[in-house]
Amino acid sequence: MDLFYLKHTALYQTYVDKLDPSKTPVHFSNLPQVAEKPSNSANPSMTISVRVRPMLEDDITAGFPCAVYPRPRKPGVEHETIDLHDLYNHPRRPRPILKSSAHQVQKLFDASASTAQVYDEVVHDLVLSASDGKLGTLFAYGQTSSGKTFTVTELQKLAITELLERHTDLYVTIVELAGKVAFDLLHEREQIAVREDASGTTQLVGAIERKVTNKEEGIELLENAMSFRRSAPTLKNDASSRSHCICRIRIPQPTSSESGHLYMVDLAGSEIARDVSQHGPELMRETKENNISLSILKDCIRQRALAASSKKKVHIPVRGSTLTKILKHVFDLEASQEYKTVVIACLNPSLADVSSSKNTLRYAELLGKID
Ligand SMILES: Nc1ncnc2c1ncn2[C@@H]1O[C@H](COP(=O)(O)OP(=O)(O)OP(=O)(O)O)[C@@H](O)[C@H]1O
Repeated sequence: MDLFYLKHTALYQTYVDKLDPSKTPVHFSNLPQVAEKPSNSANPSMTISVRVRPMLEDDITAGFPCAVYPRPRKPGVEHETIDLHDLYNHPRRPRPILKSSAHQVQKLFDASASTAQVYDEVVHDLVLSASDGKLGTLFAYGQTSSGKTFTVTELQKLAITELLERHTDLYVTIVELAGKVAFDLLHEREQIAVREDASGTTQLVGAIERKVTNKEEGIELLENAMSFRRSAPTLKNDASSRSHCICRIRIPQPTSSESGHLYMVDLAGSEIARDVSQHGPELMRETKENNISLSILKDCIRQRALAASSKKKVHIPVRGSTLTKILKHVFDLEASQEYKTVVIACLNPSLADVSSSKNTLRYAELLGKID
């Protein structure tokens, strides 16, 4: 596929230039039409956002053009639209044709957006609600090398900084899930157990909870944890993290025995077959297990959406993976503690990754249907 894209880059670019929505309304009308959602469709407890990372030097050197085009925002409309352009080798056409799809999301951060902007627009409220004793969860997903770790690492620092302006002490736990096995990143990557207690709450047995009282201490803790996060080289991203990373911040409340909790989850990258085929057996096994847990996470999301829309009792397979056991609260329709969830779908804008980007956006749309 890569060779096909590289061979037809000039043709692709000619097609795409004609569709640029920032140019003229005529061009804009040639893009796929999307139904306008009413402005009250947003679910206050779930924010689905998309962040597109910039094209990197490596993408440009490899010769792939950009496939991801956010449309200019319309005033007064709550959702935003993003176009994906792909090339398709039609059997009855002399030349490849352009295949475009339009996707709607609640919040869209293009390549020029800073992480501080992402924080201000979608994470700040989540942090405040955890600060007030509620349950806040952020998870970032997307294909390998789409910017998940880049985004989450910086958001964790900003969250700790803001929480310490409101609280004298926080309690931090950082664990990594590689396949089915969990490790404590605050204790030299010691293996830990994930178990449910008698009340059905998931416990990270053996994981250390570190007290943090100032910003410097918090940032040092995060950086140390990241240095223990195991990385194995892949074709797509040399510094790729082949694991899920979960940072939990417990925030004691002055007037209640129940603490607020903030979970910030950097999910493992979703691989594509051409990369996996060139991995060693250990990495392939781990990739398979990570992909199974991502798939169960997606099933939980689907079932949760179904439960919300049909109002029927449905089975949500939270016990199917260690990851979903830890994220169980996100899918609990009967939870007593108020919760908010922020999802950041990360996109690599290169044409080489357009089919992964399409999957990422389809899931973002699916998540947006939960109400
Ligand atoms: N918004 C951004 N601005 C500039 N560079 C970015 C941005 N987002 C990501 N990058 C760069 O892109 C590369 C891949 O990012 P990152 O490692 O965060 O991806 P990832 O999705 O976590 O990948 P993996 O799933 O393989 O761990 C890194 O070199 C990172 O510095």
